[in-house]
Amino acid sequence: MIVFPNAKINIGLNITERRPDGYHNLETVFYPIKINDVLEVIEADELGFESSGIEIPGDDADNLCIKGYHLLKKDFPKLPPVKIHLHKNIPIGAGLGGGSSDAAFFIKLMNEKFGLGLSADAMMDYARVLGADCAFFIEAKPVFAFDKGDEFESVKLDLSAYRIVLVMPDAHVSTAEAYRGVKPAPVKESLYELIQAPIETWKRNIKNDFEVHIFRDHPAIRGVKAELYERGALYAAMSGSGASVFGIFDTLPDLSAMEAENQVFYDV
Ligand SMILES: C[C@@](CO)(OP(=O)(O)O)[C@H](O)COP(=O)(O)OP(=O)(O)OC[C@H]1O[C@@H](n2ccc(N)nc2=O)[C@H](O)[C@@H]1O
Ligand SMILES: Nc1ncnc2c1ncn2[C@@H]1O[C@H](COP(=O)(O)OP(=O)(O)O)[C@@H](O)[C@H]1O
Repeated sequence: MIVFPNAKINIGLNITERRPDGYHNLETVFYPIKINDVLEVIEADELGFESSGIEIPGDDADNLCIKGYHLLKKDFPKLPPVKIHLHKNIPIGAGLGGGSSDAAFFIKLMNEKFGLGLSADAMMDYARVLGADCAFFIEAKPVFAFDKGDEFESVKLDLSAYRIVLVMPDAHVSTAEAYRGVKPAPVKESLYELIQAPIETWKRNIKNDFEVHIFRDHPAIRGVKAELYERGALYAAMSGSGASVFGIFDTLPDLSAMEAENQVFYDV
């Protein structure tokens, strides 16, 4: 069985407070985009993982798909061993949630392949154990997210009339590094309201709190955002904890000048 885990962007990200458990409460809007990994699972004699495409840092045993397997196995001891092949296209350390998406799609695939009978809500509960943004990928529809980023309210947000471009600079930011540098603050007006206003107002009103310190430490990322606005973006921002930056345009821009130093994905 083969599935195609997709990436996400964050439209706005407000870190509102530090929690007693060391995590942060936040509000953000997750929007699915069309950059996809390829995940194949076949029944096997023993559990195995291999990958191709972009190299994934860390041991195979730490891969979120393997963690997902062990999590399900605890509750479904009869689950047979599987061989997992992951072809990695989604840039890593990019704020695109690629690892979380692989894990969520793995859970959905296992549920279907082995008839586990899990509801979407039950699968989200498993996903939450694996990562704060993992539960989003169970349904992967645009949502307003709050708490740790793992509670959702649906939002009507359809950007299909626009052209979205994603730029990945030659920089990687770890999620933990991003949270360490942030200064939480309560919001004046909720992103839930701001996102429903015309897109022309977003540049003025919608921000990503990580940009403050990540742009200071990585000027190249700041430069990408500035360039996207120069090329006519209606809205541009870093996604999640970075380092990728997306721009939303009326018409597709020519970004060939950026391609020497960045990876550019058109129409995501
Ligand atoms: C920042 C966001 C924004 O969408 O995504 P990315 O940009 O990384 O994709 C998410 O909050 C990332 O979610 P995810 O990548 O699943 O985070 P986890 O693996 O659960 O946590 C990694 C580390 O980030 C910090 N963390 C994460 C989520 C949160 N609400 N508060 C935190 O402080 C913790 O230090 C934690 O140890
Ligand atoms: N399937 C996977 N794909 C990518 N990274 C993974 C995966 N499983 C575990 N990881 C680990 O998660 C880290 C963050 O990966 P990723 O989810 O791509 O970034 P981000 O949090 O910026 O969206 C990587 O450095 C890697 O060590």
